[in-house]
Amino acid sequence: MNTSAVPVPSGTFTIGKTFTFEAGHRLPGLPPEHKCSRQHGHSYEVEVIVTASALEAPGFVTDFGALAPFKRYLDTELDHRNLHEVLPLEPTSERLAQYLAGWFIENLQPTIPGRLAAVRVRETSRSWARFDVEGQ
Ligand SMILES: Nc1nc2c(c(=O)[nH]1)N=C([C@H](O)[C@H](O)COP(=O)(O)OP(=O)(O)OP(=O)(O)O)CN2
Ligand SMILES: [Zn+2]
Repeated sequence: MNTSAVPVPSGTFTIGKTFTFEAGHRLPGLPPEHKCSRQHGHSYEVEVIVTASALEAPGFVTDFGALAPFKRYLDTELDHRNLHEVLPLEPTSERLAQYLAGWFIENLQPTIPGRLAAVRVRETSRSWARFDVEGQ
């Protein structure tokens, strides 16, 4: 087989990297009988998804290592915290995903190639929420 004859399709490249932090929260907007209205904790997983239509040398959307400032932010500001003491929102997975997308766009995106497409927040092994960024 002549591998040089394989076509190069046009399209979009996507990468993802998953980060973790531990934190406590409650959802005071829920009725008091709902278990999640009580203070409890999660081992959160946060996946950032970055896209580009062209690659930077040597063939990256962006170096996975260039995402380290996001890990630093999670480690220093959210890890082993009560989210109500550090975030200006009711910390559902959905709102957390949107907030973290905002942090990424404001603080990290200007320094890297590629654009943030989405942030996914996982609270448990069976539950997650994703925020898809518009207009990137
Ligand atoms: N759409 C959302 N629903 C719920 C959220 C949320 O952020 N977005 N959050 C919670 C609670 O924080 C809860 O801790 C996690 O919910 P749940 O999946 O119900 O947790 P369990 O693992 O205990 O669920 P099982 O019943 O054992 O599957 C609630 N809802
Ligand atoms: Zn919870």
